[in-house]
Formats: sequence, C-alpha cells, structure tokens
Amino acid sequence: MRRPLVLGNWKMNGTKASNAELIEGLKAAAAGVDSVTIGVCPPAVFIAQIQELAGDSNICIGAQDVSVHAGGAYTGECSADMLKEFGVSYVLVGHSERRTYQNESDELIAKKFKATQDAGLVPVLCIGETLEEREAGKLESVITTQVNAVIDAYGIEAYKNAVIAYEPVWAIGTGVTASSEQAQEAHALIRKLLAAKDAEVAAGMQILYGGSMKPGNAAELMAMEDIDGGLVGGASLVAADFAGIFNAAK
Ligand SMILES: O=C(CO)COP(=O)(O)O
Repeated sequence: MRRPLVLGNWKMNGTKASNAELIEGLKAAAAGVDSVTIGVCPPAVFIAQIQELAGDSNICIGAQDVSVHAGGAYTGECSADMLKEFGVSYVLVGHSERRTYQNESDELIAKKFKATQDAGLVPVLCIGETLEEREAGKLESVITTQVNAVIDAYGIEAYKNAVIAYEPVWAIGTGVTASSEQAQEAHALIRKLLAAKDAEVAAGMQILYGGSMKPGNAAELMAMEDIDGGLVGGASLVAADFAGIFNAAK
C-alpha cells in the first residue's frame, strides 16, 4: 500500500505575511492527519521562514529547484545540502515551467535528481506532455523519454527513493483538469515503464497527479489505482482548498 503524498507547489508566490497566515491555517487543518504526507514547496528565499513556522508540525518542506553542483562558484544557485540544512525533504526537479522558461533538458534534470538524492533528499521528478504532443499521439513517447532520462544516467535503482509527478502541461494553471481516466492511463503507463525494469520499484513508486487539482476533483483523481497523491499549484495557496485536497487523500 502506497502512502498518499500531497505537495503544494507555491511557485513564485507569497509574502512573509501571507506565508504566516497560510502555514497557520495548514497546521490547524493538518493536525491529526496521519495517513497522508503533506508538504509545501515555497520559493527558496522563504524556506527558512517556513521551517520556523512549521516547527514540529506534520507539514514537510519541499524546494522547487536545486543546483546540480555541491558548492562553489555558481552564482545564484542553491545546493541540496543547503536545502537540507533548512529542513527540506523533497525537491521538485523538471517542473514543466522550468523545462519551458529555463530550457532545462532531460539530461540536466537527471543531474538535479541525482544531486538531490546524494544529499539524502527525495527528488520529485515532474513529467508530462504538452497539448500539441498529446494531440499528435505522442503521450507515450514523451513520458517514456522523460522517465528513461534518469534510468539511462543512473539506472533503475535511482528510482528507489523518489517520487514521480505526472503533470500534463495543458492542465497546469488552466482550470482544465485531466479526467480521472486520462490521468490514470498516464500513471499506469509510468508504472508499466518502471515495472519493465524492476517490479518492486514500480509497485512502491508514489506517482502524483498535478494540473488544476482542486478540492472538487481531488477525491475522484486520487481514487484511481495508480494515483497516489497530488502536486498542487494554485489551490495550495489557500489553506481551506489545500486542506480539502489532502483530506480527500485520506
Ligand atoms: O504545476 C502545478 C504543480 O506543480 C499545477 O499547478 P495548478 O494546480 O495551478 O494547475
């Protein structure tokens, strides 16, 4: 049985004041929820604040990005060890917004995945197709390439301590959610790809859905066999909405 995981990706949102209000609301809503792992991924500059606010609550902290380097002359970068010092346990790698706006390649993303693991943190590999790719019948080939980038570089063992988030690009921030059948189809495909290499890794992998997940559609999505939680954008910025989602994962 895979444990549900619900992560909020705040993207580039928040102020010190709004963060405090949001975390206060989440702590109250998450208290006593012990069957779901709940986490928030704030912008890097706020991680220290969130660590302090979250205290010893059951809210985990994730980062939105990491450097491939361990340290040194890399202006603007932030290493996995630095994130770890501030209580980070998950790191998003390969989010479609970074693939698009920062031109991140599968090769670079695999390196970030490895740098995260080397520091003892859990990478959350984000994958997913664009609308154009879906309409051209390329869902399977896009997902296969994105999943295999890590296997080709580091072997299937690298997926032993990792999470995969399936986020169809056309569903992110658009209000258009993949139907539970469309999401399940992609998740099953991802699990099948892993199973072809290692059945145990495939069976244990938490595969999250992301893309306009809301309290109103979360239960149906997460009831699907291969959907083990959510990576939530917009709805994670409102405590009641995010709570509605992690409560639906119970
Ligand atoms: O990109 C996402 C999470 O990483 C999804 O964003 P939305 O939930 O705002 O569609």
